[in-house]
Amino acid sequence: MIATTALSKRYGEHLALDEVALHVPEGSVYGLAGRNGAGKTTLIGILAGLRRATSGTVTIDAPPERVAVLADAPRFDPWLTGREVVALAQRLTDPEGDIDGVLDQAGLTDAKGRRVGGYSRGMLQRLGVAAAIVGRPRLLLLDEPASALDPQGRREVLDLIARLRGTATVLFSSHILGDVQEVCDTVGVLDHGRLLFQGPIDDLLVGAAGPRYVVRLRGPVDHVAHALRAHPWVTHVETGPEQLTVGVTALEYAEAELPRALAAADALVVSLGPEELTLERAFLALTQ
Ligand SMILES: Nc1ncnc2c1ncn2[C@@H]1O[C@H](COP(=O)(O)OP(=O)(O)OP(=O)(O)O)[C@@H](O)[C@H]1O
Repeated sequence: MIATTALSKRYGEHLALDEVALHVPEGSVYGLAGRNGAGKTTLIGILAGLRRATSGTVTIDAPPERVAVLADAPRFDPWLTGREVVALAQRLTDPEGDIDGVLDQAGLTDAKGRRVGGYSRGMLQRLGVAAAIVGRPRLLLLDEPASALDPQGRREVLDLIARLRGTATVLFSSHILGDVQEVCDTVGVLDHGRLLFQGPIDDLLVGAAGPRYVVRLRGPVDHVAHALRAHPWVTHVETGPEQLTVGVTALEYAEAELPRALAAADALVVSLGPEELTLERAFLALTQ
């Protein structure tokens, strides 16, 4: 749906995007993850036609009128009702668009007759999504749609994005990696303007981070950590209070060898299991 080649953007001396080759598959929910200042807003701005690239190309497999964009903090005239906001967007994009249907999808049926000046930030964000999807876009670009919201508001917006799967290709940016992990099937990791990883989220979780086991112990852990480090299949050991995190070259090794190695080190094992793979850890492994 989106392909860029060697896309770069300079602000004076500052290189905000460095030869980015983005590939967003048709029908995907693509999460653009990156710290503040990584270049996410710049990239979305260029894709949306709101900013000009310094060099490189952008190909979008949808006509401009079928591409919808939502800024991170959408603003609406406060005296309009939610329904009027969406009706205006519908009139400008697609007269066939289902105003009440998208308001319902956004969970705003009860509030649609109220003036938006009284809406919470989460409701405004959902109203922004409703106004963006009423024109039945094929591509939806969302810049940090949930990052500024409280947990309840974030939950509502993430659920709404998840429900869009199958109706449009969605690209959304976030510095909250848990949100990306939860909603996206494909991820791009942007760091200092460079796309460090892009592909299925599972590939990133397993590939970048490597398998690790968490061992909870009773009593001192240092001598156990020391003994484990001597094994060739152990890549690293982190120690915590009554806990070890053991990096291994392959899970098969951990399953076959770790219990034996712990017993040999006279460890008092409370529990043992694979560490939950989080995008947060994969991201840190990739960007450190
Ligand atoms: N108009 C501009 N003029 C000069 N520098 C800019 C401009 N816009 C962005 N930058 C710089 O380019 C870099 C990328 O900014 P951008 O806003 O794209 O990042 P971001 O990942 O969206 O960050 P955030 O999460 O904070 O919004 C930053 O270092 C920023 O300071």
